[in-house]
Amino acid sequence: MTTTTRAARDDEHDATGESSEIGGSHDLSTWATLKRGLELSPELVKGLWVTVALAIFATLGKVLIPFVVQQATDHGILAEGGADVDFVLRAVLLAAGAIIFTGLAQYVVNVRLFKAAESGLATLRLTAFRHIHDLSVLTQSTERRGSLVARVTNDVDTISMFVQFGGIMLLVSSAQILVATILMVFYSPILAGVVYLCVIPLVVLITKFQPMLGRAYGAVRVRVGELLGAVSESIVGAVTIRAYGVENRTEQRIDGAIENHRAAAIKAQIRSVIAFVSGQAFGGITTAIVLVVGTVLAANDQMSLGQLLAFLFLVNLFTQPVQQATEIFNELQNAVAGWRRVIGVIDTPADVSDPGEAGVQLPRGPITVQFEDVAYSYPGGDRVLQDVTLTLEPQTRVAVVGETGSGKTTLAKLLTRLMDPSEGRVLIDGVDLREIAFSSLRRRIVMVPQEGFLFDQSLMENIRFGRPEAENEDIELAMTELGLDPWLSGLPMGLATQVGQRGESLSAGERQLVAIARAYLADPDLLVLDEATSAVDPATEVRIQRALEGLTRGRTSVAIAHRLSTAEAADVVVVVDKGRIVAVGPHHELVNAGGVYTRMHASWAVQQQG
Ligand SMILES: Nc1ncnc2c1ncn2[C@@H]1O[C@H](COP(=O)(O)OP(=O)(O)OP(=O)(O)O)[C@@H](O)[C@H]1O
Repeated sequence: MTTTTRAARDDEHDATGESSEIGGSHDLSTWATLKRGLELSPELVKGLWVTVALAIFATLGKVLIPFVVQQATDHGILAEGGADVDFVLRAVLLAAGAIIFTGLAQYVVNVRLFKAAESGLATLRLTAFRHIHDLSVLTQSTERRGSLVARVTNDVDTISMFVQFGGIMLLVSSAQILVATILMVFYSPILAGVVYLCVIPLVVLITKFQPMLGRAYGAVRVRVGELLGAVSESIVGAVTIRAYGVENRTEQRIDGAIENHRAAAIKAQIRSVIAFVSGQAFGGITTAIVLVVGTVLAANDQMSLGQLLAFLFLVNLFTQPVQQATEIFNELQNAVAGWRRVIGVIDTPADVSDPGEAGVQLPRGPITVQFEDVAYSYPGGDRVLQDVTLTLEPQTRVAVVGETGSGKTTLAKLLTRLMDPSEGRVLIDGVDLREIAFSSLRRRIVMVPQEGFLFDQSLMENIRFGRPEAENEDIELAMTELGLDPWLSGLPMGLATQVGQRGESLSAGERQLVAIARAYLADPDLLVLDEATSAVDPATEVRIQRALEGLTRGRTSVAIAHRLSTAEAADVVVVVDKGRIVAVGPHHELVNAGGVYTRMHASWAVQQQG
């Protein structure tokens, strides 16, 4: 592989520009990383010895050429009593046959390595991907999500590159060096010694050069990250940039990033070329020295002409892989870095773990919710919830209200077990959430987020996410029960309408309707609703309210209410203030009690009038 392709791949690898690490695995040594990496992908080493044996056999084909040259020269061309053409022909035919066999072996080696690499890395991707789903939303939050995606894609790709190409080169090169050495020693131990003496300066050079090259490519990756950051920000923020007329500033930033990337890439390429040229020069110098020493040996009858010719071929076979060592080490370095990042994900303990088979399976039916002395603090942060003790009776409609940042969403995340409390317990029907099997928990509790995620499929398929085994008729019935038929008939293709990426071809209100329908189809016993804040047109608003009526009827529901009209309609209002529950009761009791709720409601009422 050329240095250019490697550089291009390096760029691609860091296309995410991510630098943060999850877990502590970035401290792992190279050996520990390789060991853990191979443990996680056992397919990589399964049957490796067969591949190694085949690689050695395949290399014999290459070594055969110098051997045949020597035999043909010494016993054919220079045969006593004149050139023996028959002998040369036989030797060549034999060699051709052997080369076909060894070529086949080479093919098998490549196929075996590709298969092992792909299976091993598929296992690694799966393990990492599954584990990401076990990590709580907290670990996956905000900027880390992008880097998590990179770890199951780009980082695994760097490993794949090494295992497939670097791995093959490493195997073939080692076998080539080994077999060439044996034959060189067989022909002339003195010349073999000369070749090994010549290797020493190159090895020293490679060891010195390698870290420099690594740093240079590292710098390119940083620049690529900056460049992508600048470009993506300018695209995502295009509207704001245009609105404030700051195109110039954005362009300057991108121009600067492109220039920095260009300079870093050229620097790295020049270092690569120096490494490559040094390797070539080493090959040439070694051949020259061998030629001089060999001629002296041949003149003293310590070597035949055929042996000297064969030796020159062998020197080439020997120096070629040594020259490639820099490249192989680069591949290895990249792969180890990739492995480290993937292992970082896999070895991050899941903070919300599924009790699995041993977990409690709760029977269906109305749900009672209890919070017992619950406190919560985000890692490294202060308490955002404390002393939360609360009982919610079955089939009540609860509205949680509070100022922004008071802890409402945190409360909802604890109730749906997206996170576990730092202190205290959350119970449903008297059972600690931590003891309930995920399968049972997810059937009984459903959260309707502010912006439910929509997949690039039809409306029907998006709603089916609520209950994957649901028939089309169930979905149609659900829509009718929620009063959504008039809306559907207004859409170009009804339930078959495609929603576009992330539901971009639907309005914000329509996306909420899909989220509601999805939850209705799931038919949970406890609903946790994060009320959307986005304003929608009055007709859609009425539709949403009606659908929500249908969704919450007969279930226990907890809504994080941003509109106090929701609180007015609820059976119970829970008022959260600075992480504590300060009032619980129906709207009519709280609204005149003179507390936080009274103030909130008064200012909301003024806003409504305005
Ligand atoms: N992932 C997080 N990491 C650290 N702190 C967080 C995180 N999420 C929320 N917080 C903090 O926890 C506190 C409570 O946040 P929460 O989102 O529960 O409030 P909220 O009442 O739902 O607010 P809003 O009405 O604005 O959605 C806030 O001070 C917030 O800054």
